[in-house]
Amino acid sequence: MMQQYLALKAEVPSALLLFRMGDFYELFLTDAGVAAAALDIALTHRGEHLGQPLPMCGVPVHAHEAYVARLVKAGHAVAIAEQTEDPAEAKKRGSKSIVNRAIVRVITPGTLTEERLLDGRRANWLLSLFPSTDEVGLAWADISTGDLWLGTARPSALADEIARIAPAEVLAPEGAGYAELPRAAFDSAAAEKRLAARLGVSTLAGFGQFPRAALAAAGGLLTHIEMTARGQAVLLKPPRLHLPGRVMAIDGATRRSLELTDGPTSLLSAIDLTVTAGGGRLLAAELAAPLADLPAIEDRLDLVQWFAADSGLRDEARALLKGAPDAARALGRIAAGRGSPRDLAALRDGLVAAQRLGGLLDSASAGGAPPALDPLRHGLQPPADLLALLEAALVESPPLQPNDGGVIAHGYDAALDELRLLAADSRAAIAALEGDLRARTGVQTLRVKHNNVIGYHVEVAPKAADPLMADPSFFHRQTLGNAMRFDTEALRGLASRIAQAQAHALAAEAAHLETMREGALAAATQIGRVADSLAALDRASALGELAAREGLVRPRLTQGMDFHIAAGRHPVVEAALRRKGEAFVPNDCALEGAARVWLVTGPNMGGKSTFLRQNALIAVLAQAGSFVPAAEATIGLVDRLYSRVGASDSLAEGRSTFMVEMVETAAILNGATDRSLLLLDEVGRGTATWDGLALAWAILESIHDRIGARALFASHYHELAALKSRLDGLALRTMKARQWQGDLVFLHEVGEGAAPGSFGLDVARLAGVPADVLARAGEILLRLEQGDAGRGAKEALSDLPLFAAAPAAPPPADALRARLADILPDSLTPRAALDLLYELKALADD
Ligand SMILES: Nc1ncnc2c1ncn2[C@@H]1O[C@H](COP(=O)(O)OP(=O)(O)OP(=O)(O)O)[C@@H](O)[C@H]1O
Repeated sequence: MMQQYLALKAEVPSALLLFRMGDFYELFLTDAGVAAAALDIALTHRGEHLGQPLPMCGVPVHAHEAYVARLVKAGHAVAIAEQTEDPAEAKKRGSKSIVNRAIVRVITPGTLTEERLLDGRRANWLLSLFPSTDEVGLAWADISTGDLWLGTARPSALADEIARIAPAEVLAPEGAGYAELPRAAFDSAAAEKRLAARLGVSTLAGFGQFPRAALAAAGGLLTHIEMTARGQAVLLKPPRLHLPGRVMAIDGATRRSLELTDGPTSLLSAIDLTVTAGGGRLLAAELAAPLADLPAIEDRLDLVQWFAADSGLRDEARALLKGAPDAARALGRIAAGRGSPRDLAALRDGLVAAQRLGGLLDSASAGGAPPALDPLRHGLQPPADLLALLEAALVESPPLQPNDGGVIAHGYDAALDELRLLAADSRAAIAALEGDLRARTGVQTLRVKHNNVIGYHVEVAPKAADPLMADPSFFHRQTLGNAMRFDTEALRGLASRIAQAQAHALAAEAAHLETMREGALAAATQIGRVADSLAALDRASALGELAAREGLVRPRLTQGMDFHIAAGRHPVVEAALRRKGEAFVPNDCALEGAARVWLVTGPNMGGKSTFLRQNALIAVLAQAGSFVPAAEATIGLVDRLYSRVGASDSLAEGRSTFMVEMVETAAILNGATDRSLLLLDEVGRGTATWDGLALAWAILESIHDRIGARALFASHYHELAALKSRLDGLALRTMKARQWQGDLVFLHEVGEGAAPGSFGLDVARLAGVPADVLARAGEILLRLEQGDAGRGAKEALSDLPLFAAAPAAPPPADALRARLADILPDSLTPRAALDLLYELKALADD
């Protein structure tokens, strides 16, 4: 048996092999160790392999899906080897022979189609890379919907592309460091032929001019998809060509820093009002890749505006969309041979919704509609024959499994109806027979029953069985403790009529299901177009709804260098404040001419990071084709967005905070162009004061003089304000704060000029740092500031009395101090710190 196992394992070396043995799937050797750890199940040993105890673990067949899901979520590929014959058949070959087994499925993170393993609102990309001489070919597909993209990237931009696509799985030729495939799989000419053959065309030319490297990558992609499908069909739509210059470049660090699409406080979660899974997937993809192509952005904005302006149309459209199931993924499952009758119903309901939406849009566009509506309106046209078939043939809500019938509607197939009638008649005849038999035997408790083991039978209590035993027309079947079972010729006749009718009915239903499945596959392209149009209309109407609800405005996009935001807001922070009953303070931002670069100073907690981020998010929203949270916005297209705001913790990667900061800053200085938008927050904070200041100074100069990009540069180093006199495009701004009754009050308002100081000590006091430490810090600060003027810091501090010499009153025990002692400042987020401040203030006021 181990031989058979090892042979199968050799077919899928990189996957965990689940080997069917009776009621369990077993894993052996290293697979067993990996799975036991990932699933938290017992690792045992059995027998020996090569003189060592054989490690193994297993999962029960009936619960295996959940275990497979966990393994795949943890990033493993899983192969399933089934028994392909009965143990009895194997026995026939000899008592020692082993049951035949074969791998029937390979499940990898990038090739899922199961509903329960997928996030309905996220695409699930499988990405294949092919590095060629000066570019990398990319091909990525979501086989749950059949979407397929091809493109190329410069090697230096590859990491950004991967961050944008956010694939579930990455493939590459041997030696490239990802999940590896043989080089032979990446043959561009063969891949082009394979793709064309799949799509039933003689050449791909009709879909675009695809670079060779991208086609080579597609070769690897197809190989992997075919390997995992094990002979099952897989849905793939015609490839689309991705042109890198068409989208705003955003690197991975910027994505994380801005929280564009991931996590509960992401931009996406704050603005996503889509009502369909497909619309949700589209919006996520569009926010991840804002456009850099003016006409395409205007098209999107036109549609949003059309919906924003007409609440009646919007409400009706959204109500129709809400009833539209996820036709794209239903089609993916149907193509993969795992579709259920419910998936066919999902197609039907999706197509019906599309048809109705089409009607609604037609009447709404009588008063004028943007040209961008035309292709979508056209795309909504359902495949008429298929829709008619599905509407006529399927019951309203079919069961998940076809096994018990009940899928095909009454009135669709007269022969099927007759079979059903026959079965029903026979059931009625059986009920009548029961009455006859009671009358004949005089046993009033006689019942005709049915179970799955012996089928229809007559049942009486043992003490009432005598008349039946005496009657030769009753055949004895079973004696149980509390019942005796019989049957009769008439009952057998009826039972077999029912069984036959049922079997024929099931066969007829199965044939109709197959016809519908074939019809769906034949119309796959059109269904895909309908699903895409529904998603695009969901996205547009959801953004229209958002604009109306949140008071967003249409941004004006230009080919110039403008960046002019009046009364901008941060959508996520604003929503969070609203939940607390607090108001967000809007702020202007105008980066142009003599104020191309803003140096923003101000106290901690003053709102610098929020201000920087909100302007980046406004640019992202605008170029993704959404209205923006501002009173007015004019934005010259941004080609690249860089945001270095807030410490990103890469300690797990073994880099210190400062190292990460410098790596990211280097990426900005090397990659930014004059059309880029840069946000830098507290550059240099992670190192010694003077080093940090020197770096911040030089970086600011470089952005201003060499790159010439629009930039917001937030810093604690108010010394940088001195640069103002030397850099003609630098403007000074500060987050306003006020001393009030000895406390610092943040106004969250951006004003002209530089902060008078960093207020670090005031914030420390707000946080409850003990008075003696604050007094001492004040003393040191004074010396340093005086020292600044003439001597260096060292001299300034050299004659400062030692801390121990300063009188320190023993701290009295109180609730405030007790609470303070509990705080671990390093583990606090800025939000938590602010909440804590309120708590501490409340304690102090008690
Ligand atoms: N415009 C605003 N209107 C209202 N509240 C705001 C505004 N901006 C920021 N805040 C509030 O102030 C808090 C701190 O903001 P933020 O993190 O931007 O400050 P910061 O100056 O960057 O602080 P640090 O320098 O410590 O990182 C936010 O969590 C938010 O609650």
